[in-house]
Amino acid sequence: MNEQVTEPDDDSGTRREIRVAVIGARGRMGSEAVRAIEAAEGLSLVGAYGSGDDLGDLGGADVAVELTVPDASPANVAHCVERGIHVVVGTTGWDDERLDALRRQLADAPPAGAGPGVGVLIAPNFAIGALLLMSFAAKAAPFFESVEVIELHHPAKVDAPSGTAARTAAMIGRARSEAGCADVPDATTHDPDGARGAKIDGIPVHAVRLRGLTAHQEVLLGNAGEMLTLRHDSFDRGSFMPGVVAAVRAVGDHPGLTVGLEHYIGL
Ligand SMILES: NC(=O)C1=CN([C@@H]2O[C@H](COP(=O)(O)OP(=O)(O)OC[C@H]3O[C@@H](n4cnc5c(N)ncnc54)[C@H](O)[C@@H]3O)[C@@H](O)[C@H]2O)C=CC1
Ligand SMILES: O=C(O)C1=N[C@H](C(=O)O)C[C@H](O)C1
Repeated sequence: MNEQVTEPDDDSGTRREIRVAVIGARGRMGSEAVRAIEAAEGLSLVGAYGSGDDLGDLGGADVAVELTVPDASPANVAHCVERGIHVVVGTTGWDDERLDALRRQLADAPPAGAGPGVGVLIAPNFAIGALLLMSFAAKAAPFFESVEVIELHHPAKVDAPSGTAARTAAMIGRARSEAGCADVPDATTHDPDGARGAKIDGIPVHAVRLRGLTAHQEVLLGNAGEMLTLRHDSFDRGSFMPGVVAAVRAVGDHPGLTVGLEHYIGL
């Protein structure tokens, strides 16, 4: 996670700092990201933008970190891509339709500086433990009849289910389908209020909002007579920052669209 990727400034091999702008800089994650970037070796904060600010050329940033709200994120990312600025996106709510539109824009995007092309990372979760949980869940899911995802967050969160839960369910669903698993057994025929949760790729996903929580997720896997529980807790937003910094350092080396920080760190 600590590998540093900076671009050579000149033929002497000197490495210049990566100029970084944060969009959503006054939010819970954005303010933490501002501090993490200011403290990170090889990164220099050149812009911090909040709601209503004109992004302009983002202060000449090489990389923008986008941490806003689902409704604002696609336009912010498009603004960066149009200007050849790489983007690390932590904002959730990127469904298939939004991802497809971004892929189309990237295919027509100008090259980023002297690099091979603009890179955009959509990272539903930056915490290493959450990435491992998703990977473990996908690995375990074909071995169990029943699988359900429960995400638990602070009550100020605007989207449900969480981006992490949606991605976890999608990864589980894909692993089960590739393994030829049967549907998750469920005899429910009467559920007028949606008590069985959202179904994402056939996997029930439940969202809890509770004062005192930060960001937590469980994956419950059941067979006759046994249950495996996988759980991850982010107690503090500091847990996301090593991933944010690693992503900023690596995004310029990954042209095009990448979904999931795990693809940058060899998970
Ligand atoms: N990928 C990850 O590991 C994590 C992702 N998140 C996601 O990050 C996003 C932000 O979360 P929080 O910081 O908790 O929310 P927040 O509500 O504290 O912050 C969002 C900020 O974005 C600002 N904003 C809204 N529209 C904007 C626009 N058009 N341009 C610039 N700024 C704008 C708001 O004024 C606010 O300051 C959410 O989508 C959340 O799900 C949160 C934690 C970890
Ligand atoms: O809003 C949050 O807080 C979080 N959002 C992300 C998500 O929706 O998955 C990541 C983490 O769960 C915290």
